[in-house]
Amino acid sequence: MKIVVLGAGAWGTAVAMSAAQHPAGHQVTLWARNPAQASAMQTQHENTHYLPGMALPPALQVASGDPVAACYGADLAIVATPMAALRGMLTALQGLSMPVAWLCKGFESPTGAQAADAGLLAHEVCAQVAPSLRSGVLSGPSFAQEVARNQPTALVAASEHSSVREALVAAFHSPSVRVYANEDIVGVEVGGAVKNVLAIATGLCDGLALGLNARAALITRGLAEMTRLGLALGARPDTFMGLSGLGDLVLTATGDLSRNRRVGMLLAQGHTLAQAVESLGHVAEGVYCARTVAQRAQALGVDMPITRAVVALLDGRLSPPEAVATLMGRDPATEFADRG
Ligand SMILES: NC(=O)C1=CN([C@@H]2O[C@H](COP(=O)(O)OP(=O)(O)OC[C@H]3O[C@@H](n4cnc5c(N)ncnc54)[C@H](O)[C@@H]3O)[C@@H](O)[C@H]2O)C=CC1
Ligand SMILES: O=C(CO)COP(=O)(O)O
Repeated sequence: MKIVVLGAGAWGTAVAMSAAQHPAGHQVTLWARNPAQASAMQTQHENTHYLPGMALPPALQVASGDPVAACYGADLAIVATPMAALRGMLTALQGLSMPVAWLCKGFESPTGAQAADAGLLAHEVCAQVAPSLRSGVLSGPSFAQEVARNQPTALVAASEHSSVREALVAAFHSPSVRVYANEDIVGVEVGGAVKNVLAIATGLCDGLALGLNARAALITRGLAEMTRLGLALGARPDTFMGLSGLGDLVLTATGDLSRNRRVGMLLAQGHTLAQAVESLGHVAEGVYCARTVAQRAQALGVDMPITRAVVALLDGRLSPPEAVATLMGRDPATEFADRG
């Protein structure tokens, strides 16, 4: 297969490296928006800023320039930018006929003239700007550094189009990566977005040394609120027990490679949000989509207390100890209040 990965951050680079070593002998091109970064990767055989210390496979091609031109003749295009760049990229790709899948995890955070609009999931953005694309998402618990080292990983390929699911499995299922197909794109995207917000909460909890009991409680109650939002948006309940729900939540909420978890830890240590974000050098999508998650939940009448506390923390309305006190000070509740 010919595969083009558009976006050469940590995750786009790791995914391209993995596909370039696939036993089927895929031809893989990694496209970088910045021509200087592309030529540095070509000469150094490494993405020194986003994935330092990982040698790029010799077969991996690097490109820059027009992203649509980079896709000509490809069997599959992968959009590996952050959520904030997805709309622009899909608008550019709207006329393509091959399957297109994105890797970003979040809700689009509306800005400028659209600031009052609801923030959208990636497939909702695609429905607006590129409705004729055959599209889907590749998600699941997957730190870029581990995939780049070919450490065992399981992913989910979600799309309403079977040809997109099949293309993603053919491209990435390998001796080190298992790719499971799922038709529930809403559930897969909600899991990927909300787990980032919850990882900020567990980072805060661990940064304040509140203990393992507290972290387990946050993960479990976080899964409940993620599921409530997903069901209200039309997802299937079992998706949240799968790789893109529980799986990615456990990874991101507990794994020290997580950038979102690190934001929570840095806030607990007294850093400002601007300092925390600046020090990462990478995107932490939970910072940008927490407010949107809370707004969409409110519009649907879905209770998401952990998400609300994270938003108040990010907005500076609550200090780290106050955010914890707010969660602990809630009235007693029934564990499964939605049970019929
Ligand atoms: N790093 C990871 O382990 C994983 C990340 N993801 C998701 O993948 C997405 C990308 O994450 P990372 O690669 O880790 O981020 P990163 O912060 O390492 O890199 C972001 C990349 O996107 C590029 N970019 C930004 N705006 C762009 C635009 N307008 N056009 C083209 N390129 C643009 C940047 O130049 C940079 O190369 C995020 O939504 C993240 O949640 C998903 C799974 C794993
Ligand atoms: O999505 C990820 C792992 O599945 C990466 O999480 P972070 O963006 O928090 O590093």
